[in-house]
Amino acid sequence: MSQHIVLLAGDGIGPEIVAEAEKVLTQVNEQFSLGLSWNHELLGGAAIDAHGVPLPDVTLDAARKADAILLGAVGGPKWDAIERSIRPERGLLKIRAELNLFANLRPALLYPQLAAASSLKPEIVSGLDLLIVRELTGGIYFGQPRGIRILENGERQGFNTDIYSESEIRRIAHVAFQLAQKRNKRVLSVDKANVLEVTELWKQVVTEVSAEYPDVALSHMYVDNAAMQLVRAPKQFDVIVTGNLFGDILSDQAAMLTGSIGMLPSASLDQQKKGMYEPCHGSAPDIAGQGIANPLATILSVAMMLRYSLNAPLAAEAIEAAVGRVLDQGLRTADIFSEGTTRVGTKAMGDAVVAALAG
Ligand SMILES: NC(=O)c1ccc[n+]([C@@H]2O[C@H](COP(=O)([O-])OP(=O)(O)OC[C@H]3O[C@@H](n4cnc5c(N)ncnc54)[C@H](O)[C@@H]3O)[C@@H](O)[C@H]2O)c1
Ligand SMILES: CC(C)[C@H](C(=O)O)[C@@H](O)C(=O)O
Ligand SMILES: [Mg+2]
Repeated sequence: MSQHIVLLAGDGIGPEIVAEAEKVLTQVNEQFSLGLSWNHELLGGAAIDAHGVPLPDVTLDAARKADAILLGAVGGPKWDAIERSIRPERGLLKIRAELNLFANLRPALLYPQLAAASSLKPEIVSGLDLLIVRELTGGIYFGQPRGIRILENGERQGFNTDIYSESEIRRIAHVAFQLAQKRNKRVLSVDKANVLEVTELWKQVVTEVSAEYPDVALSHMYVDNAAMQLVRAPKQFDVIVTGNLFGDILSDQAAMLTGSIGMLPSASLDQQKKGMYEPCHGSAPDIAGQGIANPLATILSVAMMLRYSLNAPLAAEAIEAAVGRVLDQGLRTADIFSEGTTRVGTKAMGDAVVAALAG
């Protein structure tokens, strides 16, 4: 039976980068006779404008029925001023929760051609290939109670709850250990167990789960040290498993080691490996509409989608190789530009990947 994808372009640069990913999807669909079909739905600010809510039922229903979802990015200043409950980002959190997409895989891989674009010296980052496994549907992002309240003295107080149950920690730990078995058999669990009980439990449960994976070496690090080590000696890392908030922060940091946040794809998977795929970056309002955004993280997210949800690993590899060839040709969007390379816009970058696939 043919497989169906829902595309959620979103806001800001979202539509620009998803348009390029769609071209790549069209090319691999034909080239590899994948028989894929897809349609567009609204999420985020675009959905607020059309329906008054960031995640309309029609989008959620379509996403539930689809075999995979490709998302651009959501959010932007236009919607920040309105009531907190309908911020575009809440649509993103809701779709992650509704679809139970608890396992967020964020690979930070340095294409050798981009060593000069990395924030770190080439000798520190060359060969970098790490995978952040971020828990995505729990922790402080979803914990109750939360809110902003008025105290008796009239002062406002903001509060959130960082909370993880054992089963939530267990299932993400299994994902990390199983991915490590296919990689270099090392897992680092990142916590703040010296201060936060919720992460003390995290550390205990990950350690318990590790007993089921005697072939994988487990180590632990506090998040502040991990942030420092990521820029000091990032190649010491292989699979990093951590909670929702720490994973969000560390993955943006890891992105810069690969040259740009515009290079980092992601997969958000449920228990059955159904997934939503998206670049790790946001809607980049500062460059939206200028045709200069880097579409490669979104295009590489298509590759992850083909590999993890659509059972088309050869098409995934072809996309990754095509990205490599385009970088070999010296083509660079502004965010990864360095001396001696050729600066191109979003469309030209997408077209070059399609041409590299076809050629
Ligand atoms: N998954 C998502 O949809 C997602 C992720 C992160 C942020 N957001 C939202 O996006 C909005 C903007 O957030 P922000 O500015 O903190 O983060 P951002 O990731 O949108 O932008 C941070 C910086 O990186 C640059 N950048 C991001 N993607 C790029 C690309 N593909 N090519 C070139 N440069 C790129 C931007 O121009 C900006 O300077 C906010 O509303 C935020 O909540 C959404
Ligand atoms: C937009 C926001 C809700 C989101 C997150 O924090 O998860 C983003 O930063 C991400 O990394 O996907
Ligand atoms: Mg983030």
